[in-house]
Amino acid sequence: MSSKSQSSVLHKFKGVIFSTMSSEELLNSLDSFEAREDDVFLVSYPKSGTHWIAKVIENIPSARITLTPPIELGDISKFEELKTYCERRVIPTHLSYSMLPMNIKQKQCKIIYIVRNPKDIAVSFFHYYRDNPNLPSIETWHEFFELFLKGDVVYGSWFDHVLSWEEHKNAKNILIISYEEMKKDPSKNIKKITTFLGLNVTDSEINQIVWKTSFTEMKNNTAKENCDPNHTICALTSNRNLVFRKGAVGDWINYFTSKQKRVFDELFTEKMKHSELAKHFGDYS
Ligand SMILES: Nc1ncnc2c1ncn2[C@@H]1O[C@H](COP(=O)(O)OS(=O)(=O)O)[C@@H](OP(=O)(O)O)[C@H]1O
Repeated sequence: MSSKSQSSVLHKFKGVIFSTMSSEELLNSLDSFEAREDDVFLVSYPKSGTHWIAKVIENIPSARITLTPPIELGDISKFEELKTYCERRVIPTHLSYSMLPMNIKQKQCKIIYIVRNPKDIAVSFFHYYRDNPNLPSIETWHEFFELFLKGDVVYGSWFDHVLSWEEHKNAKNILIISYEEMKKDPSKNIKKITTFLGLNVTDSEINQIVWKTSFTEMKNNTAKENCDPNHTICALTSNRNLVFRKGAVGDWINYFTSKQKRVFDELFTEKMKHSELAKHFGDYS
């Protein structure tokens, strides 16, 4: 790690690393957030496909929703800002279950939890770290791999995050969407999302959504939509160019050495042995 030190851009809250873009005061006040019953929370570990699913929801013609910035991004004025949204709010967050504001759980708001193969997440996160001025400098994949393995990255360990949601996966107000299943059959998964949100959608509307939210289309439109720092769903940058990289399943194979694969698989087997969420990554290895 070089020029930008960990401590200049990161801090720890309840043992988990956060960017200084999430103020300690805001994190300390999460439980004072007032949810609305019709709020929808889009929850994920970073790099799991949040922008993709957000775009799907935005494109549902009958949705009448507003996508807000992440709940944990910014300072204490955040909750006042979130009150100004009149339409149904879709609120992204990378918080683990235990950190999610109490009121969201009490009101049983709808939650979409997005999962993705952690090896692909690690590679995506590496590029994001490397190019993001708001995160510590990372020189090499090997350096990042070690940090990811230990959970010494923003939002902490991928394992802890996914396992924190594991025991709530069958709750009626929680829908699990997987990046790999979206890739394989976007129409089917978009239908799952609309049904879960109680929204009607025709087959031709679904086809339109599939097209508008394809990786190529989203990447091409990035320049137009980019860089309104007041309206970003990225908790770690307002530069959307950093988000749309490759949009593929299995890119990890180009980065993991055979030793890294073995080490990661051993940890995965140990940590995820009782996890049913893991089955959503398809052919994990
Ligand atoms: N439409 C579409 N189709 C397929 N893949 C897509 C799409 N949109 C975003 N992506 C890929 O999702 C990765 C970014 O995840 P997030 O949006 O969760 O990132 S962030 O944590 O909110 O910054 C990142 O993955 P990688 O390409 O592997 O880096 C994006 O490219």
